[in-house]
Amino acid sequence: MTFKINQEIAVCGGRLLKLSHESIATKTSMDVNVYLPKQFYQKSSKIIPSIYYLSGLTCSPQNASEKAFWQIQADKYGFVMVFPDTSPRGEGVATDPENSWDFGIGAGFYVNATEEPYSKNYHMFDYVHNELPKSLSEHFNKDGKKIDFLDNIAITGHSMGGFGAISGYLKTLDKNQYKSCSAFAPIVNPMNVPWGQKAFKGYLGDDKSKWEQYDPCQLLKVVPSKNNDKILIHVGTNDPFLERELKPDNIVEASKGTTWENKIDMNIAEGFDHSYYFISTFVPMHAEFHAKNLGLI
Ligand SMILES: N[C@@H](CCC(=O)N[C@@H](CSC=O)C(=O)NCC(=O)O)C(=O)O
Repeated sequence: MTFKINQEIAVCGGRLLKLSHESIATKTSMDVNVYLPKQFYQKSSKIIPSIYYLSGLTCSPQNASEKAFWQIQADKYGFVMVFPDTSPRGEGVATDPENSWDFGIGAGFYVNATEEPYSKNYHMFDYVHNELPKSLSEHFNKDGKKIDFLDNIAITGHSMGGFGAISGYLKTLDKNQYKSCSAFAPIVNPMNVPWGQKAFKGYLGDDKSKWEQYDPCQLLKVVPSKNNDKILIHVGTNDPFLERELKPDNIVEASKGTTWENKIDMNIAEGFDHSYYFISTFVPMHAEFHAKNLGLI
């Protein structure tokens, strides 16, 4: 699968590539940003691991590329950053009938929709966890493997994307797809909050057993943790969505009595909100966490 380079921008010691490609999973053109750190441009035989960052509601690949400051950390430890889009877009792609920002375009929730009309294009789970890594690997490693997009990889995300990261990590843990998972202000229990209920009803229908297959609080009960797994989470006390949509206590409670007990590293950050000021503050801690798990330190 070939990628079109729409823009290449010098950032820190590396380059941010703004790419697009035709996706089989979503049947649309998808945008994705990839940051290649300074190590990519140095003549070294070391294969560079990748971190996937899933953005939140209303975001495109640009938000985190511009405001999270992952690039500094990518150069520090030597990892590639991948910033996928949050939904399919374009002519013919169904969206929220009321055009609200919490469902439809910009709000794909990283699930495979089974309900019409969303089932035509909204296959974000397959796209992010399967098609995109394979396509990136084929594209960037044509002349020999330089970047690992498939095996030595980690996942993180914010809000809806924090949900997508935890859910994707747990759902692929049997094949060890991701070496580590972290999240910023994630929606940890979508089945029990308005954003998640609207999305799951729209994309998956009324059958709650389908919802359970994506909800982190349910997945913890059926996906066994292995050895030293830990999920790192930060949430701010001034987050306007804290009580209604995020409910961080729910995942800590859900983990009790499961193999995940004491493995949810929940950090409640005094005074922080939901914005990229909050995210960029804690990106260095998440980068260090993933760098350790990717064998970079
Ligand atoms: N547009 C909305 C605000 C939506 C919002 O806060 N989006 C967050 C993610 S929320 C959960 O998934 C976000 O990351 N926004 C982009 C940004 O750059 O901050 C409104 O108008 O209230």
